[in-house]
Amino acid sequence: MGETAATLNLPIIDLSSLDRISTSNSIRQACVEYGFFYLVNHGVDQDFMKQAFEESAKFFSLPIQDKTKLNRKEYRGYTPLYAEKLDPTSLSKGDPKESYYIGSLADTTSASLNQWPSKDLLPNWKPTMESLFGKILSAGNKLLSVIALSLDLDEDYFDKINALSKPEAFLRLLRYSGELGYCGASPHSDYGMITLLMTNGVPGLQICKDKLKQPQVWEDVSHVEGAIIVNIGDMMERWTNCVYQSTLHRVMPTGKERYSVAFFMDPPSDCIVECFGSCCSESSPPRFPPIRSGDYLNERFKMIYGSEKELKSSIQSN
Ligand SMILES: O=C(O)CCC(=O)C(=O)O
Ligand SMILES: [Fe+2]
Repeated sequence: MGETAATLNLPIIDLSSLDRISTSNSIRQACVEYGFFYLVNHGVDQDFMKQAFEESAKFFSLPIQDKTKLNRKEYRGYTPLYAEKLDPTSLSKGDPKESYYIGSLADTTSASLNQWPSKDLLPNWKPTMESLFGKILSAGNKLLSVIALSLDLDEDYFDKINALSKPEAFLRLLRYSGELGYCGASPHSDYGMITLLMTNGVPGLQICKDKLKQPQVWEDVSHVEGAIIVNIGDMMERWTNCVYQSTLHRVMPTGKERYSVAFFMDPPSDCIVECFGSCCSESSPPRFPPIRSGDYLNERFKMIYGSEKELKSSIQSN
C-alpha cells in the first residue's frame, strides 16, 4: 500500500483547437497508450467547478439520516460509506467513500427518477447539479465527435446512434473519507463508453497501464488545475476491438478527505455495440460478439452492487 508511485505525464487534449485532425491523432495515441488523458478548454469554467464542489460538500456534510432518506433507487441517489466494493475479489468491508448518482436529464422519464435533497436544506443544490450535468454533457458530446474522427468514423457517428441526444449519462458525486489502509476506490476499469472526471485537487488517483503485468505497476495521475481527466471504459474497449484500452485505476487514501465528480457517458440502452469496421480486419477479427449496451451495463452493475435488496442489508449493517 505504502509504495511510492511514479507520476505520469498524460497527454493534454485541447478541446477548443480548430485543428481537429491533429486533435484526433493525439486522442488516438492517448487512448491506445494510456486509455487516459487530460482535457482542457472544455467549457466548464473553474469558478463554476468550485461552486459545484462546495454544493457537493454541503450534501455530504448533512446528518446521515437526511442522506439515507435519499438512498439509491433505480441507480439514482445516495450510497453510504462501505456499501460499494469496486473490486468484488477484495477482502475489505467495502470502499471508504460515499457517493450520489444523478441520472440523465435528457428525457422526462429518466429525469423523473432522480432524487434531490429538499430545497429547504440545500436551496442551490438542484440547479447547480443540473447545470453541471449540462456543461459536462456538452463537453462530452464535443469530445465524442473528435473521438469518432480518431477512429476513422464520421464525426457525427455517436450523434447518429443517438448517443448524444439520448445518452445514458450519470453524474456521480464522490467523497472519500481518506482513511488510511483501504483503497478509496479499489482497482477497477469503468464499464461504459467514456468517463469525464474532475477532482478537488487532493491526490490519490492512480492507473495501471498494463493490467496483465505482474506485479502491477501503479502510477500517479497528478492534478492539473481546471483540466478534466477523461478515460476510456470497457464498452469502448470492446467497441474498438481493444484498440483503445480501458485502463485499470484506483484511488489511494492519503489521510485527507477527497472529493471528485465522475460523469459516465454511455450510448442508449438499445444501441448494439458491435466492433467498429475501422477496428477489425481479416488478420484482426472481432474479439467479442455484438451486445445491447443496456444488457452489457446491467450485467456489470449487478456484479458490483448485487441486487437492491443486498444494498439495503449492507446499509443496515454499517
Ligand atoms: O474519484 C476518482 O478520482 C475516481 C473515481 C472513479 O474511478 C469512478 O468512480 O469510477
Ligand atoms: Fe473509475
